[in-house]
Amino acid sequence: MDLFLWVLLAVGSLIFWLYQLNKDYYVLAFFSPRVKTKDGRPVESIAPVANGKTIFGNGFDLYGSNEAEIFQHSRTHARKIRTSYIEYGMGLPMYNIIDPEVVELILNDQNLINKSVVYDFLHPALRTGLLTSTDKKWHSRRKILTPTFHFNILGHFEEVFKTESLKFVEQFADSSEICISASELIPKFTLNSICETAMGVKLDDMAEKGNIYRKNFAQIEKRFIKRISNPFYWNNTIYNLFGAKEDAPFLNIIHNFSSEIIAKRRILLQDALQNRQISQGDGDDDIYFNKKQRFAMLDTLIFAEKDGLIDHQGICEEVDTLMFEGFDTTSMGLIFGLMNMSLYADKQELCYQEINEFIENDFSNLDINQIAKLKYLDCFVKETMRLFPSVPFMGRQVHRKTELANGLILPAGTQILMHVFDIHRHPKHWDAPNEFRPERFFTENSEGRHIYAYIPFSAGQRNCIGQKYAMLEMKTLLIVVLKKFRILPLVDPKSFVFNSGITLRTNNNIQVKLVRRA
Ligand code: HEM
Repeated sequence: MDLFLWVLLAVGSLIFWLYQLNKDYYVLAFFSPRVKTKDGRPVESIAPVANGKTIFGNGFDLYGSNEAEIFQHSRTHARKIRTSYIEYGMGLPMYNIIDPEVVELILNDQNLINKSVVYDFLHPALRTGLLTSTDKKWHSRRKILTPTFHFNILGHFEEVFKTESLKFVEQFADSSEICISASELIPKFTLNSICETAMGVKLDDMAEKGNIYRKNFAQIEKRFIKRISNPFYWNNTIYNLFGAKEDAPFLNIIHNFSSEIIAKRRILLQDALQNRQISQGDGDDDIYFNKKQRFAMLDTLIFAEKDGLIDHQGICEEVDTLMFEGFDTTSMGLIFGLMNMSLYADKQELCYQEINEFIENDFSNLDINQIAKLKYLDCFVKETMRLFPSVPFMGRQVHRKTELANGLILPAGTQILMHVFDIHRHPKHWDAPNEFRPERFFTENSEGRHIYAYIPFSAGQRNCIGQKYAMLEMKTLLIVVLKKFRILPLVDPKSFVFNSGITLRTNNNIQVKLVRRA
Protein backbone atom coordinates (compact mmCIF):
# COMPACT_ATOMS: atom_id res chain seq x y z
CA MET A 1 0.00 0.00 0.00
CA ASP A 2 2.85 2.30 0.94
CA LEU A 3 4.50 1.57 -2.37
CA PHE A 4 1.27 2.34 -4.21
CA LEU A 5 1.03 5.72 -2.46
CA TRP A 6 4.64 6.50 -3.28
CA VAL A 7 4.10 5.65 -6.92
CA LEU A 8 0.92 7.73 -6.98
CA LEU A 9 2.76 10.64 -5.40
CA ALA A 10 5.67 10.32 -7.82
CA VAL A 11 3.36 10.16 -10.85
CA GLY A 12 1.32 13.09 -9.52
CA SER A 13 4.47 15.15 -8.96
CA LEU A 14 5.76 14.29 -12.42
CA ILE A 15 2.45 15.31 -13.99
CA PHE A 16 2.39 18.54 -11.98
CA TRP A 17 6.02 19.27 -12.95
CA LEU A 18 5.28 18.60 -16.62
CA TYR A 19 2.16 20.77 -16.36
CA GLN A 20 4.21 23.65 -14.95
CA LEU A 21 6.97 23.04 -17.49
CA ASN A 22 4.41 23.03 -20.29
CA LYS A 23 3.85 26.76 -19.74
CA ASP A 24 7.40 27.42 -20.88
CA TYR A 25 7.95 24.41 -23.11
CA TYR A 26 5.58 22.59 -25.42
CA VAL A 27 6.34 19.30 -23.71
CA LEU A 28 4.79 16.94 -26.28
CA ALA A 29 6.53 18.77 -29.13
CA PHE A 30 9.78 17.39 -27.69
CA PHE A 31 10.17 20.22 -25.17
CA SER A 32 10.01 23.02 -27.67
CA PRO A 33 10.50 26.38 -25.88
CA ARG A 34 7.38 28.51 -26.23
CA VAL A 35 7.11 31.84 -28.00
CA LYS A 36 5.98 34.49 -25.47
CA THR A 37 4.81 38.08 -25.52
CA LYS A 38 6.50 41.15 -24.04
CA ASP A 39 3.44 42.32 -22.11
CA GLY A 40 2.10 38.90 -21.10
CA ARG A 41 -0.79 38.95 -23.60
CA PRO A 42 -1.73 35.54 -25.02
CA VAL A 43 0.60 34.73 -27.93
CA GLU A 44 -2.46 33.89 -30.04
CA SER A 45 -3.53 37.55 -29.98
CA ILE A 46 -0.44 38.30 -32.11
CA ALA A 47 0.23 35.01 -33.90
CA PRO A 48 -2.19 32.05 -33.80
CA VAL A 49 -0.76 28.61 -33.11
CA ALA A 50 -1.59 26.14 -35.90
CA ASN A 51 -3.18 22.88 -34.76
CA GLY A 52 -0.91 19.90 -35.28
CA LYS A 53 -2.00 16.64 -36.90
CA THR A 54 -0.75 14.55 -33.96
CA ILE A 55 -0.40 15.12 -30.23
CA PHE A 56 3.27 15.97 -30.87
CA GLY A 57 2.57 19.52 -31.99
CA ASN A 58 3.33 20.05 -35.68
CA GLY A 59 6.45 17.88 -35.77
CA PHE A 60 4.81 15.11 -37.78
CA ASP A 61 2.49 17.26 -39.92
CA LEU A 62 4.59 16.63 -43.02
CA TYR A 63 5.58 13.07 -42.20
CA GLY A 64 5.34 10.90 -45.31
CA SER A 65 4.01 13.78 -47.44
CA ASN A 66 5.09 14.12 -51.04
CA GLU A 67 6.45 17.32 -52.62
CA ALA A 68 2.99 18.56 -53.66
CA GLU A 69 1.46 17.91 -50.23
CA ILE A 70 4.32 19.73 -48.52
CA PHE A 71 3.77 22.71 -50.81
CA GLN A 72 0.03 22.69 -50.12
CA HIS A 73 0.48 22.40 -46.35
CA SER A 74 1.75 25.98 -46.03
CA ARG A 75 -0.74 27.30 -48.62
CA THR A 76 -3.66 25.79 -46.70
CA HIS A 77 -2.48 27.33 -43.42
CA ALA A 78 -2.03 30.72 -45.09
CA ARG A 79 -5.54 30.55 -46.55
CA LYS A 80 -7.18 29.45 -43.32
CA ILE A 81 -5.19 31.42 -40.75
CA ARG A 82 -4.69 34.53 -42.94
CA THR A 83 -1.93 35.91 -40.75
CA SER A 84 1.55 34.88 -39.62
CA TYR A 85 1.34 31.86 -37.32
CA ILE A 86 3.35 29.61 -35.04
CA GLU A 87 4.00 25.88 -35.17
CA TYR A 88 5.87 23.70 -32.67
CA GLY A 89 7.76 20.57 -33.56
CA MET A 90 10.81 18.48 -32.71
CA GLY A 91 11.98 20.81 -29.94
CA LEU A 92 11.74 23.97 -32.04
CA PRO A 93 9.18 26.75 -32.43
CA MET A 94 8.54 27.75 -36.03
CA TYR A 95 7.30 31.25 -36.80
CA ASN A 96 5.64 31.15 -40.22
CA ILE A 97 5.40 34.57 -41.79
CA ILE A 98 2.95 35.57 -44.47
CA ASP A 99 2.58 39.31 -43.64
CA PRO A 100 4.88 41.96 -45.16
CA GLU A 101 4.79 43.90 -41.87
CA VAL A 102 6.42 41.00 -40.02
CA VAL A 103 8.85 40.17 -42.84
CA GLU A 104 10.10 43.73 -42.60
CA LEU A 105 10.90 43.22 -38.92
CA ILE A 106 12.87 40.07 -39.67
CA LEU A 107 14.79 41.16 -42.76
CA ASN A 108 15.81 44.45 -41.14
CA ASP A 109 17.06 42.86 -37.93
CA GLN A 110 20.89 42.70 -37.99
CA ASN A 111 20.77 39.78 -35.55
CA LEU A 112 18.55 37.64 -37.72
CA ILE A 113 20.86 36.86 -40.62
CA ASN A 114 21.57 33.20 -39.77
CA LYS A 115 19.82 30.74 -42.02
CA SER A 116 17.35 28.18 -40.62
CA VAL A 117 18.18 24.51 -40.06
CA VAL A 118 16.60 23.62 -43.38
CA TYR A 119 19.61 25.22 -45.08
CA ASP A 120 21.85 22.78 -43.20
CA PHE A 121 20.27 20.12 -45.40
CA LEU A 122 21.92 21.89 -48.34
CA HIS A 123 25.38 21.72 -46.78
CA PRO A 124 26.32 18.39 -48.39
CA ALA A 125 25.73 19.98 -51.82
CA LEU A 126 26.70 23.62 -51.32
CA ARG A 127 28.73 23.29 -48.15
CA THR A 128 28.89 26.74 -46.56
CA GLY A 129 29.06 29.16 -49.46
CA LEU A 130 27.53 32.62 -49.54
CA LEU A 131 23.94 31.34 -49.37
CA THR A 132 24.40 29.02 -46.40
CA SER A 133 27.28 30.52 -44.39
CA THR A 134 27.00 32.79 -41.35
CA ASP A 135 28.87 35.41 -39.32
CA LYS A 136 32.43 36.37 -40.30
CA LYS A 137 32.65 33.85 -43.10
CA TRP A 138 29.53 35.23 -44.74
CA HIS A 139 30.75 38.84 -44.34
CA SER A 140 34.13 38.11 -45.90
CA ARG A 141 32.66 36.11 -48.82
CA ARG A 142 30.04 38.77 -49.52
CA LYS A 143 32.82 41.37 -49.59
CA ILE A 144 34.86 39.33 -52.06
CA LEU A 145 31.93 38.64 -54.38
CA THR A 146 29.99 41.93 -54.33
CA PRO A 147 32.20 43.76 -56.89
CA THR A 148 31.66 40.97 -59.43
CA PHE A 149 28.03 42.05 -59.78
CA HIS A 150 28.90 45.68 -60.41
CA PHE A 151 27.09 47.53 -63.23
CA ASN A 152 30.24 47.63 -65.39
CA ILE A 153 30.78 43.90 -65.10
CA LEU A 154 27.12 43.21 -65.83
CA GLY A 155 27.62 45.09 -69.10
CA HIS A 156 30.17 42.43 -70.10
CA PHE A 157 27.90 39.62 -68.99
CA GLU A 158 25.15 41.08 -71.15
CA GLU A 159 27.27 40.12 -74.19
CA VAL A 160 27.14 36.51 -73.05
CA PHE A 161 23.38 36.63 -72.45
CA LYS A 162 22.90 38.03 -75.92
CA THR A 163 25.07 35.39 -77.58
CA GLU A 164 23.39 32.57 -75.65
CA SER A 165 19.93 33.98 -76.43
CA LEU A 166 20.72 34.09 -80.13
CA LYS A 167 21.96 30.51 -79.90
CA PHE A 168 18.69 29.62 -78.18
CA VAL A 169 16.52 30.88 -81.06
CA GLU A 170 18.97 29.52 -83.64
CA GLN A 171 17.78 26.02 -82.63
CA PHE A 172 14.47 26.81 -84.34
CA ALA A 173 15.98 28.49 -87.40
CA ASP A 174 14.37 26.00 -89.79
CA SER A 175 10.89 26.19 -88.34
CA SER A 176 8.13 28.65 -89.11
CA GLU A 177 6.32 27.30 -86.08
CA ILE A 178 7.32 24.85 -83.41
CA CYS A 179 6.10 23.54 -80.05
CA ILE A 180 8.84 23.63 -77.45
CA SER A 181 9.16 22.45 -73.88
CA ALA A 182 10.37 25.47 -71.92
CA SER A 183 10.87 23.16 -68.93
CA GLU A 184 13.47 21.21 -70.90
CA LEU A 185 15.17 23.87 -73.00
CA ILE A 186 15.43 26.82 -70.62
CA PRO A 187 17.63 25.12 -67.98
CA LYS A 188 20.19 24.39 -70.71
CA PHE A 189 20.25 28.08 -71.64
CA THR A 190 20.64 29.26 -68.04
CA LEU A 191 23.30 26.66 -67.23
CA ASN A 192 25.30 27.74 -70.30
CA SER A 193 24.95 31.39 -69.28
CA ILE A 194 26.03 30.88 -65.68
CA CYS A 195 28.97 28.68 -66.69
CA GLU A 196 30.28 31.34 -69.03
CA THR A 197 29.63 34.43 -66.92
CA ALA A 198 30.42 33.06 -63.51
CA MET A 199 33.01 30.47 -64.45
CA GLY A 200 34.37 31.82 -67.73
CA VAL A 201 33.97 28.40 -69.32
CA LYS A 202 31.83 27.63 -72.35
CA LEU A 203 29.80 24.46 -71.95
CA ASP A 204 29.85 23.74 -75.68
CA ASP A 205 32.32 20.87 -75.34
CA MET A 206 30.86 19.74 -72.02
CA ALA A 207 27.18 19.77 -73.00
CA GLU A 208 26.54 16.16 -72.00
CA LYS A 209 28.20 16.71 -68.64
CA GLY A 210 25.99 19.78 -68.18
CA ASN A 211 22.90 17.61 -68.77
CA ILE A 212 24.12 15.07 -66.26
CA TYR A 213 24.79 17.87 -63.75
CA ARG A 214 21.23 19.13 -64.06
CA LYS A 215 19.74 15.65 -63.65
CA ASN A 216 21.82 14.99 -60.57
CA PHE A 217 20.95 18.31 -59.03
CA ALA A 218 17.27 17.42 -59.46
CA GLN A 219 17.93 14.20 -57.53
CA ILE A 220 19.60 16.12 -54.73
CA GLU A 221 16.57 18.36 -54.54
CA LYS A 222 14.29 15.33 -54.19
CA ARG A 223 16.45 14.01 -51.35
CA PHE A 224 16.35 17.46 -49.72
CA ILE A 225 12.54 17.44 -49.71
CA LYS A 226 12.47 13.89 -48.38
CA ARG A 227 14.59 15.05 -45.50
CA ILE A 228 12.22 17.94 -44.73
CA SER A 229 9.27 15.54 -44.61
CA ASN A 230 10.93 13.20 -42.12
CA PRO A 231 11.62 14.91 -38.77
CA PHE A 232 13.91 12.06 -37.67
CA TYR A 233 16.26 13.09 -40.48
CA TRP A 234 16.42 16.69 -39.26
CA ASN A 235 19.15 15.52 -36.93
CA ASN A 236 22.50 15.45 -38.74
CA THR A 237 23.88 12.43 -36.89
CA ILE A 238 20.82 10.29 -37.61
CA TYR A 239 20.78 11.46 -41.22
CA ASN A 240 24.47 10.79 -41.71
CA LEU A 241 24.00 7.28 -40.30
CA PHE A 242 20.90 6.24 -42.21
CA GLY A 243 20.13 8.63 -45.08
CA ALA A 244 23.28 10.26 -46.39
CA LYS A 245 24.81 7.34 -48.25
CA GLU A 246 22.10 7.48 -50.92
CA ASP A 247 23.10 11.10 -51.69
CA ALA A 248 26.75 10.32 -52.28
CA PRO A 249 26.65 9.39 -56.00
CA PHE A 250 24.65 12.53 -56.89
CA LEU A 251 26.92 14.75 -54.83
CA ASN A 252 30.04 13.28 -56.41
CA ILE A 253 28.78 14.10 -59.88
CA ILE A 254 27.92 17.72 -59.15
CA HIS A 255 31.13 18.34 -57.21
CA ASN A 256 33.22 16.73 -59.96
CA PHE A 257 31.51 18.92 -62.54
CA SER A 258 32.28 22.14 -60.65
CA SER A 259 35.85 20.97 -59.91
CA GLU A 260 36.39 20.36 -63.61
CA ILE A 261 35.18 23.88 -64.38
CA ILE A 262 37.49 25.38 -61.77
CA ALA A 263 40.44 23.40 -63.15
CA LYS A 264 39.68 24.59 -66.70
CA ARG A 265 39.54 28.20 -65.61
CA ARG A 266 42.74 27.92 -63.60
CA ILE A 267 44.53 26.86 -66.79
CA LEU A 268 42.99 29.71 -68.78
CA LEU A 269 44.01 32.16 -66.09
CA GLN A 270 47.58 31.00 -65.64
CA ASP A 271 49.02 33.74 -67.83
CA ALA A 272 46.90 36.37 -66.21
CA LEU A 273 48.04 35.23 -62.79
CA GLN A 274 51.68 35.61 -63.78
CA ASN A 275 51.31 39.11 -65.16
CA ARG A 276 48.37 40.22 -63.17
CA GLN A 277 47.70 43.85 -62.62
CA ILE A 278 45.43 44.88 -59.86
CA SER A 279 43.66 48.10 -60.51
CA GLN A 280 44.28 50.54 -57.68
CA GLY A 281 41.23 52.66 -58.38
CA ASP A 282 38.38 53.05 -55.96
CA GLY A 283 34.75 51.97 -56.34
CA ASP A 284 34.16 50.98 -59.95
CA ASP A 285 37.69 49.81 -60.65
CA ASP A 286 38.27 48.09 -57.38
CA ILE A 287 38.12 44.66 -58.88
CA TYR A 288 40.56 42.16 -60.32
CA PHE A 289 40.08 42.47 -64.01
CA ASN A 290 42.20 41.51 -66.96
CA LYS A 291 41.11 43.62 -69.90
CA LYS A 292 42.43 41.22 -72.57
CA GLN A 293 40.25 38.40 -71.41
CA ARG A 294 36.58 38.23 -70.57
CA PHE A 295 36.12 38.45 -66.83
CA ALA A 296 34.42 35.67 -64.88
CA MET A 297 33.26 35.70 -61.27
CA LEU A 298 35.52 32.74 -60.61
CA ASP A 299 38.55 34.91 -61.47
CA THR A 300 37.82 37.07 -58.46
CA LEU A 301 37.89 33.98 -56.28
CA ILE A 302 41.11 32.64 -57.82
CA PHE A 303 42.84 36.00 -57.38
CA ALA A 304 41.49 36.25 -53.83
CA GLU A 305 43.05 32.84 -53.19
CA LYS A 306 46.44 34.27 -54.17
CA ASP A 307 45.87 37.02 -51.62
CA GLY A 308 45.10 34.44 -48.93
CA LEU A 309 41.46 35.52 -48.58
CA ILE A 310 39.98 32.16 -49.58
CA ASP A 311 41.28 28.61 -50.13
CA HIS A 312 40.53 25.96 -52.76
CA GLN A 313 37.74 24.48 -50.65
CA GLY A 314 36.21 27.96 -50.33
CA ILE A 315 36.35 28.47 -54.09
CA CYS A 316 34.53 25.16 -54.59
CA GLU A 317 31.84 26.25 -52.11
CA GLU A 318 31.24 29.51 -53.92
CA VAL A 319 31.30 27.93 -57.36
CA ASP A 320 28.70 25.36 -56.31
CA THR A 321 26.61 28.13 -54.74
CA LEU A 322 26.78 30.41 -57.77
CA MET A 323 26.03 27.55 -60.15
CA PHE A 324 23.01 26.48 -58.15
CA GLU A 325 21.68 29.96 -57.36
CA GLY A 326 22.45 31.30 -60.80
CA PHE A 327 20.91 28.57 -62.90
CA ASP A 328 17.82 27.08 -61.32
CA THR A 329 16.30 30.37 -60.14
CA THR A 330 16.54 32.14 -63.50
CA SER A 331 15.31 28.95 -65.22
CA MET A 332 12.06 29.08 -63.28
CA GLY A 333 11.68 32.82 -63.89
CA LEU A 334 12.09 32.29 -67.63
CA ILE A 335 9.89 29.21 -67.88
CA PHE A 336 7.02 31.07 -66.19
CA GLY A 337 7.89 34.23 -68.13
CA LEU A 338 7.49 32.44 -71.48
CA MET A 339 4.33 30.75 -70.24
CA ASN A 340 2.80 34.11 -69.24
CA MET A 341 3.75 35.62 -72.60
CA SER A 342 1.84 32.76 -74.23
CA LEU A 343 -1.20 33.08 -71.98
CA TYR A 344 -1.66 36.87 -72.15
CA ALA A 345 -1.48 37.78 -75.84
CA ASP A 346 -2.41 41.45 -75.24
CA LYS A 347 0.39 41.91 -72.73
CA GLN A 348 2.82 40.05 -74.97
CA GLU A 349 1.92 42.52 -77.71
CA LEU A 350 2.66 45.48 -75.41
CA CYS A 351 6.09 44.00 -74.64
CA TYR A 352 6.71 43.40 -78.34
CA GLN A 353 5.76 46.95 -79.35
CA GLU A 354 8.04 48.38 -76.70
CA ILE A 355 10.93 46.10 -77.70
CA ASN A 356 10.49 47.14 -81.34
CA GLU A 357 10.66 50.78 -80.33
CA PHE A 358 13.98 50.46 -78.52
CA ILE A 359 15.84 47.42 -79.88
CA GLU A 360 17.19 47.14 -83.44
CA ASN A 361 16.12 44.13 -85.49
CA ASP A 362 19.70 42.86 -85.67
CA PHE A 363 20.07 43.32 -81.88
CA SER A 364 23.12 45.53 -82.49
CA ASN A 365 22.03 47.95 -79.74
CA LEU A 366 20.82 45.29 -77.31
CA ASP A 367 22.73 46.31 -74.22
CA ILE A 368 22.17 47.07 -70.56
CA ASN A 369 21.19 50.72 -71.24
CA GLN A 370 18.60 49.90 -73.88
CA ILE A 371 17.14 47.14 -71.73
CA ALA A 372 16.69 49.67 -68.92
CA LYS A 373 14.28 51.59 -71.20
CA LEU A 374 11.86 48.67 -71.49
CA LYS A 375 9.52 49.63 -68.67
CA TYR A 376 6.59 47.40 -69.57
CA LEU A 377 8.81 44.34 -69.93
CA ASP A 378 10.19 45.13 -66.48
CA CYS A 379 6.65 45.12 -65.04
CA PHE A 380 5.88 41.90 -66.91
CA VAL A 381 8.88 40.08 -65.44
CA LYS A 382 8.14 41.46 -61.97
CA GLU A 383 4.53 40.29 -62.11
CA THR A 384 5.70 36.85 -63.24
CA MET A 385 7.98 36.66 -60.21
CA ARG A 386 5.19 37.83 -57.94
CA LEU A 387 2.93 34.95 -58.92
CA PHE A 388 5.72 32.43 -59.40
CA PRO A 389 8.61 33.41 -57.14
CA SER A 390 11.58 31.17 -57.98
CA VAL A 391 12.46 31.15 -54.28
CA PRO A 392 9.06 30.64 -52.65
CA PHE A 393 10.39 30.29 -49.15
CA MET A 394 13.26 31.68 -47.00
CA GLY A 395 14.31 30.68 -43.51
CA ARG A 396 16.17 32.26 -40.62
CA GLN A 397 17.17 31.03 -37.20
CA VAL A 398 17.08 32.95 -33.92
CA HIS A 399 20.42 32.40 -32.19
CA ARG A 400 19.59 34.31 -29.01
CA LYS A 401 16.27 35.35 -27.45
CA THR A 402 14.85 38.10 -29.68
CA GLU A 403 12.07 40.58 -29.06
CA LEU A 404 10.17 41.75 -32.12
CA ALA A 405 8.43 45.10 -32.46
CA ASN A 406 5.08 43.28 -32.85
CA GLY A 407 5.34 42.17 -29.20
CA LEU A 408 6.56 38.58 -29.64
CA ILE A 409 9.57 37.16 -27.84
CA LEU A 410 11.19 34.43 -29.90
CA PRO A 411 13.32 32.00 -27.90
CA ALA A 412 16.76 30.92 -29.12
CA GLY A 413 16.44 28.23 -31.77
CA THR A 414 13.17 29.55 -33.23
CA GLN A 415 12.93 28.83 -36.93
CA ILE A 416 11.57 31.74 -38.94
CA LEU A 417 9.93 30.61 -42.16
CA MET A 418 9.07 33.39 -44.62
CA HIS A 419 6.54 32.20 -47.19
CA VAL A 420 7.26 34.46 -50.17
CA PHE A 421 4.60 32.67 -52.23
CA ASP A 422 1.87 33.68 -49.75
CA ILE A 423 3.26 37.17 -49.11
CA HIS A 424 3.08 37.81 -52.87
CA ARG A 425 -0.59 36.80 -52.93
CA HIS A 426 -1.67 38.37 -49.65
CA PRO A 427 -5.21 39.71 -50.29
CA LYS A 428 -4.68 42.67 -47.97
CA HIS A 429 -1.83 43.94 -50.16
CA TRP A 430 -2.80 42.80 -53.64
CA ASP A 431 -6.13 43.32 -55.42
CA ALA A 432 -7.29 40.14 -57.14
CA PRO A 433 -3.99 38.55 -56.09
CA ASN A 434 -4.25 35.56 -58.42
CA GLU A 435 -4.67 37.66 -61.55
CA PHE A 436 -1.72 38.42 -63.81
CA ARG A 437 -1.55 42.23 -64.12
CA PRO A 438 1.89 43.72 -64.90
CA GLU A 439 0.31 47.18 -64.59
CA ARG A 440 0.37 46.76 -60.81
CA PHE A 441 4.03 47.68 -61.00
CA PHE A 442 3.49 51.01 -62.78
CA THR A 443 4.83 53.73 -60.47
CA GLU A 444 1.39 55.26 -59.99
CA ASN A 445 -0.11 51.87 -59.05
CA SER A 446 2.66 50.98 -56.61
CA GLU A 447 2.24 54.00 -54.39
CA GLY A 448 1.26 53.10 -50.86
CA ARG A 449 1.99 49.39 -51.30
CA HIS A 450 3.99 47.89 -48.48
CA ILE A 451 7.58 47.59 -49.71
CA TYR A 452 7.93 44.11 -48.25
CA ALA A 453 4.80 42.85 -50.03
CA TYR A 454 7.10 42.07 -52.95
CA ILE A 455 10.37 40.34 -52.11
CA PRO A 456 11.32 37.88 -54.88
CA PHE A 457 15.01 38.63 -54.24
CA SER A 458 14.61 38.99 -50.47
CA ALA A 459 15.74 42.28 -48.89
CA GLY A 460 18.15 43.57 -46.28
CA GLN A 461 21.69 42.34 -45.70
CA ARG A 462 21.15 38.86 -47.12
CA ASN A 463 19.33 39.90 -50.24
CA CYS A 464 20.11 38.24 -53.55
CA ILE A 465 23.54 39.28 -54.75
CA GLY A 466 22.60 38.26 -58.31
CA GLN A 467 19.30 40.12 -58.74
CA LYS A 468 20.43 42.57 -61.41
CA TYR A 469 22.25 39.79 -63.22
CA ALA A 470 19.09 37.65 -63.10
CA MET A 471 16.79 40.39 -64.41
CA LEU A 472 19.18 41.14 -67.25
CA GLU A 473 19.52 37.52 -68.27
CA MET A 474 15.78 36.87 -68.19
CA LYS A 475 14.91 40.04 -70.10
CA THR A 476 17.57 39.40 -72.76
CA LEU A 477 16.19 35.99 -73.67
CA LEU A 478 12.60 37.25 -73.67
CA ILE A 479 13.56 40.15 -75.95
CA VAL A 480 15.31 37.90 -78.46
CA VAL A 481 12.51 35.32 -78.50
CA LEU A 482 9.78 37.96 -78.79
CA LYS A 483 11.50 39.76 -81.63
CA LYS A 484 11.60 36.57 -83.65
CA PHE A 485 8.45 34.75 -82.59
CA ARG A 486 4.90 35.12 -81.39
CA ILE A 487 4.39 32.92 -78.36
CA LEU A 488 1.18 30.89 -78.18
CA PRO A 489 -0.22 28.89 -75.26
CA LEU A 490 -0.11 25.12 -74.92
CA VAL A 491 -0.72 24.71 -71.19
CA ASP A 492 -3.39 25.70 -68.69
CA PRO A 493 -1.84 26.80 -65.41
CA LYS A 494 -5.07 25.94 -63.59
CA SER A 495 -4.08 22.30 -64.01
CA PHE A 496 -0.66 22.84 -62.42
CA VAL A 497 0.33 21.06 -59.28
CA PHE A 498 3.10 22.91 -57.48
CA ASN A 499 5.78 21.05 -55.60
CA SER A 500 8.06 22.05 -52.81
CA GLY A 501 11.64 22.15 -53.88
CA ILE A 502 14.66 24.30 -53.27
CA THR A 503 13.10 26.49 -55.93
CA LEU A 504 9.44 26.60 -57.05
CA ARG A 505 8.55 23.41 -58.91
CA THR A 506 5.72 21.92 -60.87
CA ASN A 507 5.52 18.41 -62.32
CA ASN A 508 3.86 19.84 -65.40
CA ASN A 509 5.88 20.12 -68.55
CA ILE A 510 5.49 23.81 -69.46
CA GLN A 511 5.30 24.09 -73.22
CA VAL A 512 4.70 26.99 -75.58
CA LYS A 513 4.26 27.30 -79.33
CA LEU A 514 6.59 29.63 -81.24
CA VAL A 515 5.33 31.11 -84.49
CA ARG A 516 7.89 33.00 -86.55
CA ARG A 517 7.05 36.67 -87.09
CA ALA A 518 6.84 37.80 -90.71
C1 HEM B 1 15.16 34.92 -60.76
C2 HEM B 1 16.34 34.70 -60.25
C3 HEM B 1 16.69 34.75 -58.79
C4 HEM B 1 15.88 34.82 -57.70
C5 HEM B 1 14.36 34.89 -57.65
C6 HEM B 1 16.74 34.83 -56.54
C7 HEM B 1 16.29 34.94 -55.24
C8 HEM B 1 17.10 34.94 -54.13
C9 HEM B 1 16.64 35.03 -52.78
C10 HEM B 1 15.17 35.13 -52.37
C11 HEM B 1 17.71 34.99 -51.98
C12 HEM B 1 17.71 35.02 -50.46
C13 HEM B 1 17.69 33.59 -49.98
C14 HEM B 1 17.59 33.46 -48.51
O1 HEM B 1 17.57 34.42 -47.76
O2 HEM B 1 17.53 32.33 -48.10
C15 HEM B 1 18.88 34.86 -52.81
C16 HEM B 1 20.17 34.80 -52.34
C17 HEM B 1 21.26 34.63 -53.15
N1 HEM B 1 21.27 34.63 -54.53
FE1 HEM B 1 19.68 34.82 -55.73
N2 HEM B 1 18.04 34.75 -56.95
C18 HEM B 1 18.06 34.71 -58.31
C19 HEM B 1 19.18 34.66 -59.12
C20 HEM B 1 20.47 34.63 -58.68
C21 HEM B 1 21.64 34.62 -59.52
C22 HEM B 1 21.60 34.70 -61.04
C23 HEM B 1 22.72 34.52 -58.71
C24 HEM B 1 24.18 34.48 -59.06
C25 HEM B 1 24.68 34.50 -60.24
C26 HEM B 1 22.24 34.49 -57.34
C27 HEM B 1 23.03 34.37 -56.23
C28 HEM B 1 22.56 34.41 -54.94
C29 HEM B 1 23.42 34.26 -53.78
C30 HEM B 1 24.92 33.99 -53.80
C31 HEM B 1 22.60 34.41 -52.66
C32 HEM B 1 23.02 34.40 -51.20
C33 HEM B 1 23.29 35.84 -50.79
C34 HEM B 1 23.71 36.00 -49.35
O3 HEM B 1 23.21 35.29 -48.48
O4 HEM B 1 24.53 36.88 -49.12
N3 HEM B 1 20.87 34.56 -57.37
N4 HEM B 1 18.47 34.85 -54.13
